[in-house]
Amino acid sequence: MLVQLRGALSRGVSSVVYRVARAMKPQVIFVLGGPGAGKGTQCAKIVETYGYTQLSVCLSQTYGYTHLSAGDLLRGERSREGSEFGQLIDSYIKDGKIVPVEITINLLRKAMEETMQLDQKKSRFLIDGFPRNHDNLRGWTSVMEDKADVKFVLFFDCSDQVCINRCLERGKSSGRTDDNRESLEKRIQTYLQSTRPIIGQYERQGKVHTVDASRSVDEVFADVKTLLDREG
Ligand SMILES: Nc1ncnc2c1ncn2[C@@H]1O[C@H](COP(=O)(O)OP(=O)(O)OP(=O)(O)O)[C@@H](O)[C@H]1O
Ligand SMILES: Nc1ccn([C@@H]2O[C@H](COP(=O)(O)O)[C@@H](O)[C@H]2O)c(=O)n1
Repeated sequence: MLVQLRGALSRGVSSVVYRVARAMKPQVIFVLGGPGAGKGTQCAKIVETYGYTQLSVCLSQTYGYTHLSAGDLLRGERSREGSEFGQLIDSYIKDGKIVPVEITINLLRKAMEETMQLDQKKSRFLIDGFPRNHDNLRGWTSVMEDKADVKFVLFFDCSDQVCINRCLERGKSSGRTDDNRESLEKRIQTYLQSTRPIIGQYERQGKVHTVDASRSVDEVFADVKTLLDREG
């Protein structure tokens, strides 16, 4: 009797531990769209708006998002002294090609782990510019699938011409090696050939929320906010 009671108790405890562990899994929103669609701009507005407010009614659960841009992480690695991948990343970025996922996924995993080590409550992530192709998706599945829950894809949709105009305008001051006509043509091709099919794949799973990104920053954000408030 005592043995049965102990067994039931330990099963109960382990199921609670399992549920808590699951509940603490990082929650991820993938943010996708063409080059210059406004992914970074909108992510910054999400972070600014939702911040890290302590909601006491929610057991002090932190409500907010951490923005991780795959492109920014790659640019950071490119300029890190002693990086063995610096040159490779540099040439892939100039050519608008997608860097092998083994590099990108490690940067993302490390950034997520470091964020959560500093503050366990920072467990909601906006992962911007990833997954960009089948290789990216394969890397996510093999390294991160059981470590994080992908809630949905936030897709900023606008025409190629709008994307190109915004990047060329940004190129006047960004200092980015890929905000020029030659790189942009390649980036748009990569987007159409490699990234759109990934968005399509998530669409077929009913996991894509599309926002018309051709409007003003505030109009786009109004839709984003409605969506995030609804999706919780
Ligand atoms: N809705 C908008 N209307 C007009 N300009 C915008 C809008 N959103 C962003 N921009 C401007 O367009 C440029 C590209 O925006 P942003 O960097 O957010 O795009 P992105 O999708 O993150 O680009 P990339 O993938 O190339 O890094 C920036 O100069 C930004 O200020
Ligand atoms: N998953 C990714 C994301 C980006 N890149 C490379 O970085 C370039 C710039 O990315 P942005 O998101 O800042 O526009 C992109 O064109 C790729 O060369 C990548 O390889 N993989």
